[in-house]
Amino acid sequence: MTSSPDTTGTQAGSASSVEEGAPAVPLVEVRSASKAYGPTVALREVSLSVGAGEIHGLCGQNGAGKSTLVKVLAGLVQLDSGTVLLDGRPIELSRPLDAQHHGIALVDQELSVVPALTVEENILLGGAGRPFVRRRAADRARARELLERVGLSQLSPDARVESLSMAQRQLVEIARLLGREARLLILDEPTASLSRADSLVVFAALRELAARGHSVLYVSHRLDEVLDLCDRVTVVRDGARVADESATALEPARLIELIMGDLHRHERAANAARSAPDASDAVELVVRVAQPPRIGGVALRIRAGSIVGLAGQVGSGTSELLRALAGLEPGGTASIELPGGRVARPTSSRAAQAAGIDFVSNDRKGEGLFLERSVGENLVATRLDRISRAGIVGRRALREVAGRLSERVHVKTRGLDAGVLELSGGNQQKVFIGRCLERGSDRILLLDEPTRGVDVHGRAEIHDLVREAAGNGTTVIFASGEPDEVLDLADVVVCLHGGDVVAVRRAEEMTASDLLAETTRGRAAATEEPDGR
Ligand SMILES: Nc1ncnc2c1ncn2[C@@H]1O[C@H](COP(=O)(O)OP(=O)(O)OP(=O)(O)O)[C@@H](O)[C@H]1O
Repeated sequence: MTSSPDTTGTQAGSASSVEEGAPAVPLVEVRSASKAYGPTVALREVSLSVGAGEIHGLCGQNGAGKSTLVKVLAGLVQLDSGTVLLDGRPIELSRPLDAQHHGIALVDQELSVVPALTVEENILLGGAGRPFVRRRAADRARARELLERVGLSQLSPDARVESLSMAQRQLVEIARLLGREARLLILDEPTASLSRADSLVVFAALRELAARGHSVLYVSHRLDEVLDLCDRVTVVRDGARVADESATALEPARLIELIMGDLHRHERAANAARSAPDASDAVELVVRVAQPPRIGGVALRIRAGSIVGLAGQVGSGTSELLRALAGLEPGGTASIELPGGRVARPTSSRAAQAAGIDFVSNDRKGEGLFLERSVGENLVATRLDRISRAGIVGRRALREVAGRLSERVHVKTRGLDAGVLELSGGNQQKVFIGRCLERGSDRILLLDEPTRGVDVHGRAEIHDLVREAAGNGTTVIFASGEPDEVLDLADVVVCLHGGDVVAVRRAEEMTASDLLAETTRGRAAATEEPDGR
């Protein structure tokens, strides 16, 4: 492990020279950090230490305090008490610029690269101390050098960012931060919108950067990735640190136990307990979607009350298929032939809702939650007609329904009146899902990445709720980029590639590697469900 980033002489001073036998000074250390938001304690005397050249994982349930800790390091949130040290010396992080000066860089989930600009323009954008007059040759050389450091030496600096894959965009963002002398890179759920292949590209670049002495703080709910990538892992639970362990010695089951405490449950058991819908009383729906050029003609025969998992890499058309069914793809021709000969044509989101189709988007902030409203209001937002009399919504009825839903999805909140923006990301997702529950049977529930940003326990809970909805007659179609999630939750798996259905299989007949092979190979196959479905 090196102790000083190899940055061709551009780094600020570092803790490079460690005397033989003396303990290495961590690059960044947080000591006894505490932070409360009003009555909510987000951090309780948490400590964290990241060595130079170390990839350090940060894990914890939704609401455990990870983002708060990250925001402290990024200068976005101030501690109530505690210290942050860099190279063993206390530093002030009162604003984002302080973090930048100290070489601490947050790689944002919503990347700050500008799609319409070129790679070089993005990399050199807003760099501190840039001369006013552009020095073309020097800029070009600098851009190339930074691209090389993130494994993108083949990429033209003139390429527009909008033409790049998500992984390449993420790496361009990292190159930009390296250009600002970043020593600690903080990544918060970086693979949430990446395919597996893209994730591996980013991991390779991170390992290379660590080998050159940069440090990485890696926040993720994807525990296999954490164990695969990280050297050490810190686990926080209810705002307190419960572990700081070497990742190599850590078993997955032990990590889950550390994260969940006593709450740990085994999900596959829950799935096994759910009996698949009985073939004898099969009621079928036929789903047809054409949305050229992104989706060819898809025709699926689906048993009512079953759970259909759409699997595919980014760009395979899984999201577009769901959105077409939700009436959100203009010009799309989606139809659902319902039992009894009725045909639903979701030409708009209103038409979809009228036909009994609920949609949980993968963009909960942009398309789901009413961000300025409370948790309670968000939970009941789509059922106001059912709890109002003559157009007047009774406060008691509202609280009763919201309270029940909040309990069912186990939202961690100080109360129904709390603003939904106060919730951690995973808890916001639970509110979003909770809103689509208990809407009556014979409905169709569409979920795009239902557990994105949700911890293992919350994920199991959301899966249980989905199974329960299916058990009550709701037909569920969901998309997920995680093979394990598709196989855990679905009865039937539909694999898409390049906008076409390439395989339809029962989940119990598939392994994760079958699924990966189908979704990456893209070979032609039947489009109807297997025997009798
Ligand atoms: N701006 C805020 N106002 C009030 N409470 C907040 C605010 N931000 C976070 N909290 C609360 O602080 C606690 C820790 O939240 P934090 O976002 O750090 O959790 P997290 O571990 O990042 O969760 P997730 O995995 O869901 O993103 C939660 O109880 C959350 O509701």
